[in-house]
Amino acid sequence: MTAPAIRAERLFRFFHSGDEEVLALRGVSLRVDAGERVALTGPSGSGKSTLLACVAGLDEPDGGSVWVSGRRITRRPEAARAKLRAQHIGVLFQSGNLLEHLTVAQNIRFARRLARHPRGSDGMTARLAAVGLDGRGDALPGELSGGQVARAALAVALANDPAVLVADEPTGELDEVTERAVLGLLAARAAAGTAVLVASHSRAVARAADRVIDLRDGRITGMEEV
Ligand SMILES: Nc1ncnc2c1ncn2[C@@H]1O[C@H](COP(=O)(O)OP(=O)(O)OP(=O)(O)O)[C@@H](O)[C@H]1O
Repeated sequence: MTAPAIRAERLFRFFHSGDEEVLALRGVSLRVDAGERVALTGPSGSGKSTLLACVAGLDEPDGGSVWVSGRRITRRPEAARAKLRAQHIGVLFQSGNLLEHLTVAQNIRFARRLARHPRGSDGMTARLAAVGLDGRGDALPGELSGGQVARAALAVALANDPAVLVADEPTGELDEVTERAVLGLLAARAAAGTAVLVASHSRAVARAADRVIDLRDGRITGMEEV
């Protein structure tokens, strides 16, 4: 049996602010298979971003483990997590993943280099076309519209041809048309075998998913096939 693309077992994450302890994740387990699109829903503060950060190895849970493509990413030094992330995970967070002083094409190449993909044929034309940015490879992020920035960020997240794509509100600031375009890109990527885990408040994102996982107060309260 092949390992699930994402496997998280009993994740716990606590934060302290002053005397208060916030239980952001309270024993969350999930699996996402290759080619599956899973939407992570739940009210603000329910733990969605914390869960995605633990899955992507950007944060260390206080308890539990995460495996990506069968490789454990938790309880490893930051450098080892970064290496696993660069090679196997596409990350699309609200803070953005574009370096402002690099063009769109340079941003994509930089992400590929971090993943140690061989130089040379990087399929740049196809990569830009896939996100509807044909001919905009030489543009700096500051020269793009909001919707184009979102699609460029997605192209960067996919630059390493990841087994797993983790996205936090990827359509948060987009109009409906651009949101549909981004969801179409995620669907195409899933059809090519990538496991897609997306946290979102958008109904359109949940509707487009194969499965919805609902978080409340750091616990999974519901899972449904769409
Ligand atoms: N670095 C941190 N320090 C302290 N508390 C934190 C930290 N990160 C998250 N939290 C707390 O953990 C809980 C879960 O936050 P998280 O950002 O994961 O929720 P979310 O579901 O993604 O919310 P939103 O939908 O608003 O993005 C919240 O109570 C939040 O305040």
